[in-house]
Amino acid sequence: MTVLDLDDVRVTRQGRDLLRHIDLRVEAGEHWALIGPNGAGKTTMLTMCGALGHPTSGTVAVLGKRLGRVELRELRTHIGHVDPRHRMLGDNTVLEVILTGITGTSDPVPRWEASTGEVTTAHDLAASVGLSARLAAHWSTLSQGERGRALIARALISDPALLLLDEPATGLDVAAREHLLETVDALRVSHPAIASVTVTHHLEDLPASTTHAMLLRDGRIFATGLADDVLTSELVSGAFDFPLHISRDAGRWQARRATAASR
Ligand SMILES: Nc1ncnc2c1ncn2[C@@H]1O[C@H](COP(=O)(O)OP(=O)(O)OP(=O)(O)O)[C@@H](O)[C@H]1O
Repeated sequence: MTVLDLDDVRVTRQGRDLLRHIDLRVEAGEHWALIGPNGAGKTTMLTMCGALGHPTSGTVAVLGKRLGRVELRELRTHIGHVDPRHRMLGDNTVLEVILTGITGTSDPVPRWEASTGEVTTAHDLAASVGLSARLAAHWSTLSQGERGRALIARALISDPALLLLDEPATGLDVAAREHLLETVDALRVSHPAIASVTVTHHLEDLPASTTHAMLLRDGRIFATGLADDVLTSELVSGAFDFPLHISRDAGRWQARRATAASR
């Protein structure tokens, strides 16, 4: 099943093309990485994938439903968006934050109460991301890594077909990053049909379960396809306009400056 279908998408803001000629087809069970230098258009593209905005031209379809022909709010109920810049008004608990994934709001909705089944699901998801012991903890007391994992549980509670992760490892120490990536990798087993798109600047932050990759440069596709075909030294160096040596070990990628010996 096609989860995401972008066809010749162009996004223009203030007379400037932020994205041009973007085609992307994401099937169920695929895990895409969206990589490119600062300002390449990654967040703008994730905005389209998340049904948070319309393209200037071209078409975006999520689960076969085209943006512009279906209500964005309805479309968003099928999308789990993990954004480290997630803001909320109150100092909510982990359980409350996870449950806001059902209402699609930043904070608990007054007078809305989760059903017993929904609370059980929230507990199960908290356990799956290693947060069982922190369900009553308030957001302000959580570490950056715990917040990232709480947001993944929040995104999963609506049983989305598509998970969008915007630089999920930003600000995490190495142990927290590894824990987070293990959580994302575990989704392959617990949610085999889910598709994901992860935006990152750092190849080291990609989960081993990444199947496909797109390199963006100056708002255009520089390369796209199977991760092993795209995340090569030649193509990544071209996208970043910098000589890089890319290696993959035990499923994980590493990038470092290319030297005469590594070329
Ligand atoms: N609303 C807007 N109006 C005008 N320009 C914008 C707008 N939003 C983003 N831009 C510009 O579009 C370009 C792409 O931005 P975008 O945030 O998508 O890039 P990015 O690849 O996510 O960058 P980064 O890695 O720095 O987060 C940038 O040059 C940015 O300044």
